Amino acid sequence: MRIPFTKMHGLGNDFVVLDARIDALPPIGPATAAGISDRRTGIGCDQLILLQPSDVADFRMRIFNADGGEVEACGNASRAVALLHGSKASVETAGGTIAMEPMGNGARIDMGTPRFGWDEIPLAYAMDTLAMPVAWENLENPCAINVGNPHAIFFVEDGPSVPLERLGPEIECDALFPERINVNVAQVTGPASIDLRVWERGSGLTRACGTGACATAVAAIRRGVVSGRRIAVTLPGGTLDIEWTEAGRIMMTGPATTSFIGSFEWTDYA
Ligand SMILES: N[C@@H](CCC[C@H](N)C(=O)O)C(=O)O
Repeated sequence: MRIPFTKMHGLGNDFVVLDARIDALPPIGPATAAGISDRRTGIGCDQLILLQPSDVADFRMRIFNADGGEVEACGNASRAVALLHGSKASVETAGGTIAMEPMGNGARIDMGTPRFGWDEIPLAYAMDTLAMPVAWENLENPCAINVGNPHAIFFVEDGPSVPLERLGPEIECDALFPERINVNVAQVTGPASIDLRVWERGSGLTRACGTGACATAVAAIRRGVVSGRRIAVTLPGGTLDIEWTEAGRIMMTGPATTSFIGSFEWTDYA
């Protein structure tokens, strides 16, 4: 059985998008998602995106990390899917319903409202999530925020010097985070600008993480380390415009790109 796919990316965070909104696909579980995502034996991507019909929104977007785990949110894929869909849409995700609007060479996404409760991140036990009393070597006092998916944000003086390849997986899998965590290392570079590197839960170092940019902008505003509510967040793959509105919603604007389209032979990856 041949399956069509679209290969897309948002600032170099890349996706295989499978569209099952009209024609259903065989069930996709962790082994299939990991198999398709494998860069040597599959198509290769940071996240596999599956579009399906929805009862509560225009359509449903399911997100699988490269390790095969299904997760709640993906900011960069949201812009890519907005581009693919081509018009405004409400989209059901496991992290909540989001609103997409294609714009220029990308999209503007209403990512919803952030959550700050320790049990909403979730953490293993109660603590202040604005400046957590924990440290991993020189990475200390992160902010924890759930923007559909869980993020820890460390503000540092010198982002590039942080050994994120080594500390990222350690923090991601720490027992403090029962659902694991995305690890963000942020350096404030101006009153409304931040440089960001992200170790993504289930995918590792990526060129960009849209939800990481949203969580980091909100953390910076709450900590008072930036002025105003609109922040330019620059990741290795480029810059996103993040606004945390007075009404409490996170608006993300940035580019998305179709790399190529193709088809592959469905395999039993189990
Ligand atoms: N690349 C994404 C985030 C994908 C999910 C994340 N790795 C998780 O496990 O929560 C983005 O652009 O937000």
